[in-house]
Amino acid sequence: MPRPASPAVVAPVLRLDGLGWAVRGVPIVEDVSFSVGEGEFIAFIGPNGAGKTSLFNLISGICPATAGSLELDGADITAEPVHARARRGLGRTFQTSSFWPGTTVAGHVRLAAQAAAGPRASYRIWRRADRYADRVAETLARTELAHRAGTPASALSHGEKRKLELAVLLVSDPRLILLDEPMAGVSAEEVPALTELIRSVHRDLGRTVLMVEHHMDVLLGLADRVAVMHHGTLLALDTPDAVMADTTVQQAYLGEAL
Ligand SMILES: Nc1ncnc2c1ncn2[C@@H]1O[C@H](COP(=O)(O)OP(=O)(O)OP(=O)(O)O)[C@@H](O)[C@H]1O
Repeated sequence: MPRPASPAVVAPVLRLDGLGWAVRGVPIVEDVSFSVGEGEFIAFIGPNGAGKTSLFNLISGICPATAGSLELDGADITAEPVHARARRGLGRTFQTSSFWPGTTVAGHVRLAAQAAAGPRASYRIWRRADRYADRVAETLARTELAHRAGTPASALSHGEKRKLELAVLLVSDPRLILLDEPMAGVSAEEVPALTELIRSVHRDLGRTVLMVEHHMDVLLGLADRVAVMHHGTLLALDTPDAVMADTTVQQAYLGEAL
């Protein structure tokens, strides 16, 4: 009897084929190919400057691919701009938080809900503000920010700012989520709660997640597979155990010649 194929092979949500990005002829990301199955969680690791953020920029459309192609749900999105990819359900966070300091937590999430509803909805932005109240409240509850709804973003801790980033992302209901170093700047005490939140987004909401993260203890408990970037290329993509045991990966981290 034939073995059932893995979801990553049968119905990839995302498929990269020889994807690359060069700046003035200098390759930053080179020949990256892999598929992501529905509901999968892949963590990206690699030394500083390995190309992890650049790869996320390519996937989200911030950087134009100079080689290869990219498919989302079977559609070629290689030439699509950021907003078109967002409409298809692709959302991302960034390494550095950026908020309007005086705008409240609920205000940020409501604006994101309105922006996700499209330009016509945004036009009626203030008149229809209450239209998104339920969705905003639900999202704040899920991200454990309900008690901070009226707090200006500038008054949040680093961990709460990371939660707000997730709230802003989740309110637009993305199916494929890219998290770029969600623990960056977060205090050690706040890491476990944030890790649990990311786990619930993946497991309970069933979202497909790609995450750049340096904290090995965080990603090992979350990721189905670990991708290792090195000098702009994909060095390894396998289960966490297999990647940790890979001597090539160990050498890349120790900075030894490959
Ligand atoms: N717009 C750009 N123009 C030229 N070089 C760039 C540009 N963006 C990134 N780079 C270079 O590409 C390389 C990869 O950067 P990238 O930020 O993707 O790495 P990273 O793996 O995310 O690093 P880190 O872990 O430090 O965030 C670096 O050498 C960086 O200086």
